[in-house]
Amino acid sequence: MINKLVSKIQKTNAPIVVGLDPTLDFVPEHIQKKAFAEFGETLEGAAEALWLFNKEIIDATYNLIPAVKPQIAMYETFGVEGMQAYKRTLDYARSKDLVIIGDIKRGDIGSTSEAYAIGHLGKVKVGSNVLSGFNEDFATINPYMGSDSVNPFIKVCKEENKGLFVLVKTSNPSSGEFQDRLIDGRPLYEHVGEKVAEWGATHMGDSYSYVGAVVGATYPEMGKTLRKLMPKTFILVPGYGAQGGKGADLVHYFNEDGLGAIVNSSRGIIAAYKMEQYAKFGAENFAEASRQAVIDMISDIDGALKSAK
Ligand SMILES: O=c1ccn([C@@H]2O[C@H](COP(=O)(O)O)[C@@H](O)[C@H]2O)c(=O)[nH]1
Repeated sequence: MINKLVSKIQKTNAPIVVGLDPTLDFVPEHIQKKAFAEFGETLEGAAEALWLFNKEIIDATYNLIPAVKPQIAMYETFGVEGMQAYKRTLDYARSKDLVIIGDIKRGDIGSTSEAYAIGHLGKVKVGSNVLSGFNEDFATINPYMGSDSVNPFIKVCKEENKGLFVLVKTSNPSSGEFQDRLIDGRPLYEHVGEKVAEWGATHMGDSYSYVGAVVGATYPEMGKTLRKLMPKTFILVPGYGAQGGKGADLVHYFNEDGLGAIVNSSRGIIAAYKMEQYAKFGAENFAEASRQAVIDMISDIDGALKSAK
């Protein structure tokens, strides 16, 4: 899967991923009306609204981008019905040949991690059938419970050619509270980055590892250090757009080959039509506004990489 991600990034020339983090507030009224007319103002109606919203965004952007990153929390909000919208979104993205990064941030004791890994990335035996659960291509995981919580994910990735993005330095304002604490004179996130590179060395693609890292766009200096510490690690970079990250902040997250990072934007793309810059599209054409926001993001990052050369 890491080879597919790299080759799709090269083909689209777009090291970006569209975050599918829908809330009902983002879904324009005409879509909500349609969904509620069919299913009522119920969890089913809400889930239908999220799905219709996602579908239009995927249709408007899939030929510009290599990947999508649905955030599972947004679907869990609506219970089982929301999870069905999550699965429908994954299947639709797959039908458009997009790489799917499930932002699930799992990690637990070994036996529980194994269950998560099988459910999201692997296959489960049911009688004589071997079936896939969610079947994302990559999943985000939280490594802060240690190696025995991560190893089951790596095992399933090796069996299925799937990949991981492991939280190393997160984009949120209080990420430093624990992650920046010094241990043996170095911040905890550096120790975790080193461990990610070590895990990754056991499962390599052609040029990058199947075990990637999450490093927030909001900490560019730390991103620069981590890039050097994990040269073969693909970095998923959240924090662009709505959290303040810009192309110019991100040049050191990439390697000399122009690869090595993929930048996520969720609200900045899916809710673009609500922003002054894209208001001219109107709520009816929200997906066109998202397409334009993708084009602008690609050109921001491309421009920053070119001027850094
Ligand atoms: O450090 C992290 C890890 C994950 N995220 C996730 O990325 C998106 C960001 O959404 P925006 O709307 O582009 O801010 C969201 O799903 C987060 O859960 C992160 O932001 N930071």
